[in-house]
Amino acid sequence: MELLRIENLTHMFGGLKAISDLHIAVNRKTIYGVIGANGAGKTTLFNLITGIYKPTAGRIVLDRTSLVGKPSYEISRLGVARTFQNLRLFNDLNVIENIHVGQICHRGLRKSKAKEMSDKIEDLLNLFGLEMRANEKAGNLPYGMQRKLEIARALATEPKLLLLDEPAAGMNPKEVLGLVSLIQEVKKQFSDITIVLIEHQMKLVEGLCDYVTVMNFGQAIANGTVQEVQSNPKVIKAYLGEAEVS
Ligand SMILES: Nc1ncnc2c1ncn2[C@@H]1O[C@H](COP(=O)(O)OP(=O)(O)OP(=O)(O)O)[C@@H](O)[C@H]1O
Repeated sequence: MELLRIENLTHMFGGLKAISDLHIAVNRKTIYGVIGANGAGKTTLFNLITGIYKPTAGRIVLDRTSLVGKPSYEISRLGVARTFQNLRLFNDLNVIENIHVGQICHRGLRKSKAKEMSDKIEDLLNLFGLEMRANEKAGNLPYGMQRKLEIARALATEPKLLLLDEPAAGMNPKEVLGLVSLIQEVKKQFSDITIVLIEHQMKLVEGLCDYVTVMNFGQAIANGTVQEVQSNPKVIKAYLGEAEVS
């Protein structure tokens, strides 16, 4: 049932405890939300899962394999893909090339698979509504499309676990609703995928997440469904604000 298990995770930046004794268990094929105020430790958590940082203490286990100490490329090959809060596309490559980089990371350059790979790129272009922009440089796309392209590139690595860091950042309410439908469609088409997302926009969290962890100063202060955590007094005090839940 469980895909990702995080136990006793702690991470220090010098004297600052960015993550403090964190426990999270993410079941397969679910969408799991990580929410919390600025500086709560959410992006640090993604950086620890993806091997950008090595934790000060604790365990991160994907499918019974420990990720701690493994380099990022190996963690990617084990099935973890991510997007970034601040977009990190290859701006001078076009849309197809950006997606192709994701495929190469996963499978390498294989001539025998060229047709299969280009079919998959086409499927991703259609799913993300990028087919008309396929040959455009990523850096020239409108912001919302750049965000979608990052998700498409991550999916091209055929991940078991997709980590989305504030996928709705900078989007207007209509775009957020579009993104909710899109992520639901991703979930339908990639039926084995498990998604963990960091988000500030409660509309997106409410619309998508089966389960959430609320973080505050590096600690998990509540776990549960969105409804459960919204009525948790610690969460109300630390993050949501009383007005939002009344
Ligand atoms: N590379 C770093 N060096 C030193 N301190 C860092 C570093 N990265 C993050 N921090 C600090 O660690 C804490 C957690 O930061 P983090 O970026 O994980 O929070 P966050 O929950 O993702 O916040 P936001 O919602 O603003 O992205 C913050 O106090 C931040 O200033």
